[in-house]
Amino acid sequence: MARSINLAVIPGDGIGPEVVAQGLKVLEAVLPADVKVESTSYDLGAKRWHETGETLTDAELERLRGHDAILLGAVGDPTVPSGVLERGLLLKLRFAFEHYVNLRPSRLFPNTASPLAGDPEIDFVVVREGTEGPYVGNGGTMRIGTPAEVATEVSLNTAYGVERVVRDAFERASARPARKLTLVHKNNVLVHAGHLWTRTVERVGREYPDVATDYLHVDAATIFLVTDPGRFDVIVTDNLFGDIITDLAAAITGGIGLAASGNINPTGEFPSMFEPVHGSAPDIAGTGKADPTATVLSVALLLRHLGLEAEAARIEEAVTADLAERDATARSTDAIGDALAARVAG
Ligand SMILES: NC(=O)c1ccc[n+]([C@@H]2O[C@H](COP(=O)([O-])OP(=O)(O)OC[C@H]3O[C@@H](n4cnc5c(N)ncnc54)[C@H](O)[C@@H]3O)[C@@H](O)[C@H]2O)c1
Ligand SMILES: CC(C)[C@H](C(=O)O)[C@@H](O)C(=O)O
Ligand SMILES: [Mg+2]
Repeated sequence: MARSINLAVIPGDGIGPEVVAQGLKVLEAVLPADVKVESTSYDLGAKRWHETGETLTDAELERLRGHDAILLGAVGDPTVPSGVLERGLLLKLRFAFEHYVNLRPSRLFPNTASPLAGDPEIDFVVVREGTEGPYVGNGGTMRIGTPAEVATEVSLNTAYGVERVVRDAFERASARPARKLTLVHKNNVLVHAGHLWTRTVERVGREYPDVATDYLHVDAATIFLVTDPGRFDVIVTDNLFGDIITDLAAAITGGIGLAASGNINPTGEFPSMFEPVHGSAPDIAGTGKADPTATVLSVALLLRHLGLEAEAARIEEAVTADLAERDATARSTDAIGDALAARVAG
């Protein structure tokens, strides 16, 4: 049946536009003739902020709400005070559209180099809470700039917010062959939030007797991600711990240029948003060195979310094949995009 995807595209800053162009190229190439994509590009990010002082207006948020999904490159620029775009654009979207499942799969593709010794089997998914925790902006500064300055950044954890993401993680774990869920937190120190998370996992877990659960403090989790990554299947964790461990997860599975993510609103009330895990990489912007694979894999997550499973799988197969043939010869952003587009089309 013919259908069309009403896609919002936010290329953003730095390497964002470079990698998004490749993601769109592969998207166009993979779709069958009866599925059309109608893209609307939103010119948001550093340039816009310099010109107007705006990051994301309420009117734009309303327009974005009408799309089936959002593809985002990256935001953040050295000429803009740190946090302005990250909070005013990226987090505003995640919060407004209730992207409470920040889905970050980590797989070591065959023949892809990991800095870990041996040839570890790595195939886990991090379900990172996306709307609460220390990210909510619940803090402030007193006596700013003085020796007596005090700054707070209070983590917010609600029973409602924790339960909905924990339930999603259990659902994902029960659908995977290993059926294992690891809660990562720091409940030996952050006892208030940590115990809410622990009790919630225990309680919801009773409804999933076929899923084995365990618990790791986040510091110990960083050890095992390096020494024994094969022990992980589904990890559920709070917003900040999830941010940190998913950069580490990327590093052990071939690098940040391969790590994809989806900011999912599971109820479907709002559009979900797909983006590489990496940032705007100002150090390599404009050089053609950015690897667009993370964005292309994020397009696969987007297609799967929209029910186009066969097309999502074709992209992942193309990436697997491309990675298997990669050698030390560096290819440009564009060349990798062309190669992946050719594979999915052919
Ligand atoms: N989702 C997002 O939009 C997002 C995510 C992370 C950081 N940021 C922002 O991006 C800016 C830069 O942050 P950072 O330097 O901490 O993180 P970063 O992910 O942009 O870069 C970290 C390192 O990884 C490299 N790298 C990143 N993506 C790559 C790719 N596709 N191919 C090859 N190498 C790649 C960079 O060159 C850099 O050396 C900051 O403003 C930050 O706030 C945005
Ligand atoms: C830029 C920043 C707000 C963001 C986060 O911390 O979630 C980024 O690091 C990420 O991992 O997507
Ligand atoms: Mg991050």
